[in-house]
Amino acid sequence: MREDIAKYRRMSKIQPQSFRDLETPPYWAAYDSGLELLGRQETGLALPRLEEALQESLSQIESCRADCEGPEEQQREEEEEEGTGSKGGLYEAIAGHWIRVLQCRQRCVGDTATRPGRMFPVPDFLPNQLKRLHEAHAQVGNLSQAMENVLSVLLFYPEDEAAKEALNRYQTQLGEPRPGLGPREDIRRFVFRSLGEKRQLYYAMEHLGTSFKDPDPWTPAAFIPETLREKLREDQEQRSWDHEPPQQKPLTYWKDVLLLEGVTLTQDARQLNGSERAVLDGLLTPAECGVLLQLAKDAAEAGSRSGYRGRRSPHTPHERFEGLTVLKAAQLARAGAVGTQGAKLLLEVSERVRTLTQAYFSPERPLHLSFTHLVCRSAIEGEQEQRMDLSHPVHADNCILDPDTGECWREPPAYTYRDYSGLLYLNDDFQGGDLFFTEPNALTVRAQVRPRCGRLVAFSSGGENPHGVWAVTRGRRCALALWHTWAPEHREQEWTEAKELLQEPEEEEEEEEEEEEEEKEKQPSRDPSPEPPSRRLQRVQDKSGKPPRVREEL
Ligand SMILES: O=C(O)CCC(=O)C(=O)O
Ligand SMILES: [Fe+2]
Repeated sequence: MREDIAKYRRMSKIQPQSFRDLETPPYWAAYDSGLELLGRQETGLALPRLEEALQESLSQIESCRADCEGPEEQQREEEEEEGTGSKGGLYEAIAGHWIRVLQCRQRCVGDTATRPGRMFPVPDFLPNQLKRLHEAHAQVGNLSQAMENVLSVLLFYPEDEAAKEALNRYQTQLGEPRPGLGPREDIRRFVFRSLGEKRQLYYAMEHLGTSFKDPDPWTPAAFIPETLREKLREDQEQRSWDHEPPQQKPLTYWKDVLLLEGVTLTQDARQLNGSERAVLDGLLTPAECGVLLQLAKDAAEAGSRSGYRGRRSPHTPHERFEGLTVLKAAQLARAGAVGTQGAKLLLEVSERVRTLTQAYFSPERPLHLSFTHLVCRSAIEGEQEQRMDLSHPVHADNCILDPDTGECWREPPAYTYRDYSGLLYLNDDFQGGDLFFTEPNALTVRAQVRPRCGRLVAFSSGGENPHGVWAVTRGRRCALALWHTWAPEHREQEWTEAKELLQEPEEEEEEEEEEEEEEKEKQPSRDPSPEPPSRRLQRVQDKSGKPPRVREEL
């Protein structure tokens, strides 16, 4: 059915308005158009649609909950009258009734988050909507609303680092404290009520032996009785090993899973005329692209201050080329030359890409990041006339391509351990620079992809995916290039080092604060002036005992 509809849509004389969707509830329409407008960076227009989607999702949940005492429950009562239900006294019947009502109410979030005709709910439907809302509000300068929404995210995930950082940012931008600002009332009520129900359901599970499958990943561990925690964990592990045979998931499955955080599958291998390749959109919000672009810019400036000028590209004399590794980003952040937020986001995003790439191409076998590189290519002005070459000549990522025979030799100097490649684009405000896939002859173009913020092109790194980049003839094109490997020994060490480096300041600050507290207690008259940042940095380098190591790789 879905395929037929897609076929009709492609027919030349059919207009989009010829389709009238009688099934999709309006909140899905608002949700999709909100996401689409965000993708087109039309944040002002997206906001009312996103707000509508959230409010309508909440009312849908309400009406679903109201039905919980309706026909389903009546049917149960009839069965019991006929003697087909469970036996027991009045109290058991009351408890049974109430537990069934609560179980049904808890299912409403999942039901609401499941598109018509689909099998799986969009995970974390409400928190993700709130996340998009706070970012969008902040982007257009509605700081109070940004605060209310981010505070609402924190009701679901009080320890969410990104939300906590955003909250601090908004608070600083707002200036004086606004005592009246709190989480949204609708969300506060929702979370409070849901937690109350979960508490009762877990109690019944522990003491009355009833079952409850918690639909939410955000339920605090403290709500789950200790005696059940171990069992639930075991059940989960058993489920994935014993009962889920490896199988090819249908496209609709991916549509749902990838909709997590607004990710959509835009083109699959068939649409890209190849075997293992895909284009996914929505991996980054415009705000996140901005942070990573700023990181690339600050790192390049820091480089030029220390004598490193964006060098000529190794692939063409008509472009400049700047590359930043995760470790270099972390070191620059520690030295205060780039923002910590950008360096942390670089790590977080690379992990996001890895998770998706593994889920999509290699669900049965773990993939590891083997190299992560933030790369910008800039056209050199005045050198673009009659330019004939490419920004990146046609190649395959893990073998040496021989266009004459169409063979690809998986041997050094190729990076033979690379199994999957990912290019996550950050911008589109440049000329040229499209990625293209060719036949093994390196000449016949089979598919072409225009970079844009948050778009990931993922593909297997072998000879089945020869690719290149058209000349960048104006502006600066930035992308995060990532390679994944099945071989754990080729896992990117620098990723872990960067992570540690970025974590240390926080831990140190805590330690220092504790030390300071102790000191203060001993000598109350101590000079309160803060310690210069250089000392802190020095200590960390001493601790690791290693000189900073920077790797350059293409
Ligand atoms: O930036 C791109 O789109 C492609 C780059 C590439 O193919 C590579 O670095 O191997
Ligand atoms: Fe490549």
